[in-house]
Amino acid sequence: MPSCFSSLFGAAAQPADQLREIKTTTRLELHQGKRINQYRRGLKIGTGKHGEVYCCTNERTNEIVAMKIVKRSGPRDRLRLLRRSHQSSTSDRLGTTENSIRKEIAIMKVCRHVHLVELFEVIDDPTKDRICIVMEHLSGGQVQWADENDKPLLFLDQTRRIIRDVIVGLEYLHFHGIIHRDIKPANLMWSSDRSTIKIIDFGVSHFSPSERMAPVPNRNSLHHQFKALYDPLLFPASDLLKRIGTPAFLAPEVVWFFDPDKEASGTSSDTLTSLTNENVIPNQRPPVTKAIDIWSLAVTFYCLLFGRTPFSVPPSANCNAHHSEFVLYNLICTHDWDVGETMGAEQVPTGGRRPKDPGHDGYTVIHLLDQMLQKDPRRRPSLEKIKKNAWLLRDISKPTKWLRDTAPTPPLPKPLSLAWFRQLNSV
Ligand SMILES: Nc1ncnc2c1ncn2[C@@H]1O[C@H](COP(=O)(O)OP(=O)(O)OP(=O)(O)O)[C@@H](O)[C@H]1O
Repeated sequence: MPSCFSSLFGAAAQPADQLREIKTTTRLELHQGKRINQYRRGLKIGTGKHGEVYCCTNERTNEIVAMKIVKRSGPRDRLRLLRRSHQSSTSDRLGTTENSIRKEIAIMKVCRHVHLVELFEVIDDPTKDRICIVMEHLSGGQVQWADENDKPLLFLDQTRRIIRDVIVGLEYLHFHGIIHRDIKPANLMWSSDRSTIKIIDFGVSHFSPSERMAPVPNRNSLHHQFKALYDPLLFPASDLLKRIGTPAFLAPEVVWFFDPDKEASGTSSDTLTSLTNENVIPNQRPPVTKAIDIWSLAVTFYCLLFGRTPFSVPPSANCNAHHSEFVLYNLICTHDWDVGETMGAEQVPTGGRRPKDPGHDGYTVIHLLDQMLQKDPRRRPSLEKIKKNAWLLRDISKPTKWLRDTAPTPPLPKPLSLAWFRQLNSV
C-alpha cells in the first residue's frame, strides 16, 4: 500500500496498519431530528450542490466529525427520470445525485492520504432516502485567499506550503488514476491544527484506468476495494467530456467548443471580437486527461498569489449569465492572462508577465504558472516535475529526501553494487 505522508516540513510515512477501518452501516436511525445513529448533530458547516455538511459529535467516542448528508435523488433527478420513457435501469441513474455520492464514496474508500480528507463511515440504509458520509472534521476551515478588495491575503511562504500540500495529495490521486476535476481554493481545507491542507469534495472526480500509474491491485492486495473503481457504469469514459467543475477553474480542453462561424469569418459576436486575441480555438478537442487538474491547480495558485482569478469576464462585457459563461470559456481557450506588479500579501515584485531576471522570485513563479497554464494539455508539466521547482522546494531542508518520501511510488531498490557481487563471490 502506498504510504500516507505527514506533512509540510518533512514527510513521515504512516504505516498501513495504523489506518482506521472504514465502517459501512446499513441502518440509519434518526432520533428527533437531532441524532443520526450515534452522531449528535451540531451546526451546519457547509452546503454544496450535493448535500449539506454538519458538525457532529460521536456520542460513543466524543469525537467531533463532519457528516455530509445527501438525498438519494434531488428534484432535478426526478425530472430527468420522468422525461425517460423506458423503465429506469442502472445506466439511467448515471448522473443522479446518488450516483455522484457513490462515486465520491468509492474514491474516498480507497484514497488514504494525509492531504486528502479521511472517510470514517458510510451510513447507507436502503430504506431511507439519505446517505450519510462521516469524515474527519477539518475545523481549520477553507483556504481564504482574497480580501474584500480582491487583494491577496496570503504571504508567499503560506501559498508555497498550501500548493505543495495540494501537489502531494493530487499526485497520489493521479497515481491511482483519479482525476479530481474540481480543484479550487474552496475545496482545500485546513486540518484542525492548521498545519496541513487537505483536498475535499470528490463528487465530480473521475477514475480513469488508462491514467493509472500504480500497479493494478490483485485480489489479495490491501487495495482490493479498487475493484469498485473499475465499474464502467460508475465511471463511464464519456463522463470526462462533460463540462463539470467550477467555470473559472476549468481547463481549455474541458470548456472546448468549436465555433465554425469564427473559423470562417474570424469573428462570431461583437462581445467576443473585443475580447479575443489572435489565439484560436483548435478545431479538434485536445485530450481530456489528468492535465485538467494541473490547470485548475495553476488557477488556484494564481488566486492565492494575486487575490483574483486569471480569467474573468469584464463588467464591460455586459452580458447575461449564460452568455457570460460562454465569454469566460472563450477567454480561457484563447486569451493570455496578465499579472499584477506584485504578488502575495507582502507585495513582492513579479517583473510583469514576462520577467527577465532569473535571479528573482517573480521569474520562477511566473515561469511555473506559464508552464502549468499551457492551453495545450500535452505541454503542461506533470506533478512530479512541478514538485521539483526551486521556489516550491525553497524551505525544505532536505529536498531530495522530501521528493523521495512524498513520491506515491515505493522507492525502487538500489541497483546491486559491484562490491556486493564481489562479496558474494568470495564466500
Ligand atoms: N470534512 C469537512 N470538514 C469541515 N467542513 C467540511 C468538510 N467537508 C465539507 N465541508 C464544508 O462543506 C462544504 C460543502 O462540502 P462539499 O464541497 O463536499 O459538498 P458538495 O455538495 O460536493 O459541494 P459542491 O457544490 O462544491 O460540489 C465545503 O465547502 C466545506 O465548507
